[in-house]
Amino acid sequence: MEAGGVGLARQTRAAGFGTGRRRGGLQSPIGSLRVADPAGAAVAVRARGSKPVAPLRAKKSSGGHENLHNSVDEALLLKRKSEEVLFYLNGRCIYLVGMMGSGKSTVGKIMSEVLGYSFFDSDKLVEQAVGMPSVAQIFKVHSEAFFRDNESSVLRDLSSMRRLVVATGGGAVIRPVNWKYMKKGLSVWLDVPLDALARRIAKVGTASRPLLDQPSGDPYTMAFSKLSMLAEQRGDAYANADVRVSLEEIASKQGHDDVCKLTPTDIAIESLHKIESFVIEHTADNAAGDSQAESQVQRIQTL
Ligand SMILES: Nc1ncnc2c1ncn2[C@@H]1O[C@H](COP(=O)(O)OP(=O)(O)OP(=O)(O)O)[C@@H](O)[C@H]1O
Ligand SMILES: O=C(O)C1=C[C@@H](O)[C@@H](O)[C@H](O)C1
Ligand SMILES: [Mg+2]
Repeated sequence: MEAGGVGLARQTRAAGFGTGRRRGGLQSPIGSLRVADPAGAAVAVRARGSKPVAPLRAKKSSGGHENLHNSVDEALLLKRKSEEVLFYLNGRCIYLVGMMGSGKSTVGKIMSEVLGYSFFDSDKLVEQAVGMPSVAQIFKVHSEAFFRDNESSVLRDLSSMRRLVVATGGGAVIRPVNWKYMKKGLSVWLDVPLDALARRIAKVGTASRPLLDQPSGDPYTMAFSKLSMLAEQRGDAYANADVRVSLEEIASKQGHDDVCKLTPTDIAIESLHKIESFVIEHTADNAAGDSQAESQVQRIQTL
């Protein structure tokens, strides 16, 4: 399948993290300058006249003007963070991985908009490639294995492109070959507690998610028990991602007792922040980013 068939021309991938390399780290064209210390740990230094990008802070939950200010703050923070990250990304694609309902599509769209990247949902690309209106139907008429083969073809085609945010299917992580494709870009695991996933999924129903769909029973309980089973089967597969974005960690930093209080924008900001830290850290102590990705893939393949 040619993923370019959905409108994007195939592009040649430029190698590594070449642009902007300076002795001791990377020089960002905008506000902040980041350098790596001799031990390879990334430290942030502010360029003259620039304002620091504020860290995530505890939010007060009150209404009215304060909520409006919070959203404006969030939008500005998102914009500034995306400008910084764009430089470090150097056109590399972002792959979001995570369980069903973890917010890959929701957060991925926000990230693509703010980065000026194109957004693709690999489930949708498989539907288009197969010529069927839903993943549920592909599972029913063909099989899960047929779906997985097409999912791998889609990821292979996407891996030759640049400037994409890809929301992958929840099970894409289980095939080592898919990691070979995703490691051409940066992968981000949206780690959401199962209880929150089950609540989200119960709200919208399970009909579009064949692995969770049950003819009867309370939707929350059914979703929770199926998700727990899948999480156990998948073990550490999600942890192969370059970056882990834990909603529990963000909620705790912001002083929330429930991950459901986090907005998709909060999660997009944290994802960009983690991507930036990852790239800075790995550029500093590895001149050949591609060879590192290669060795990670080899490690995954031997698991
Ligand atoms: N931060 C959030 N807070 C509340 N609801 C959210 C949040 N993020 C996503 N959702 C809702 O949860 C549901 C699942 O989100 P989404 O479709 O983005 O997940 P997904 O990871 O793409 O799922 P799938 O793997 O099934 O495609 C949607 O109804 C979405 O609106
Ligand atoms: O977690 C999974 O295995 C799946 C997740 C969905 O995104 C779809 O890719 C499909 O329903 C399978
Ligand atoms: Mg999705």
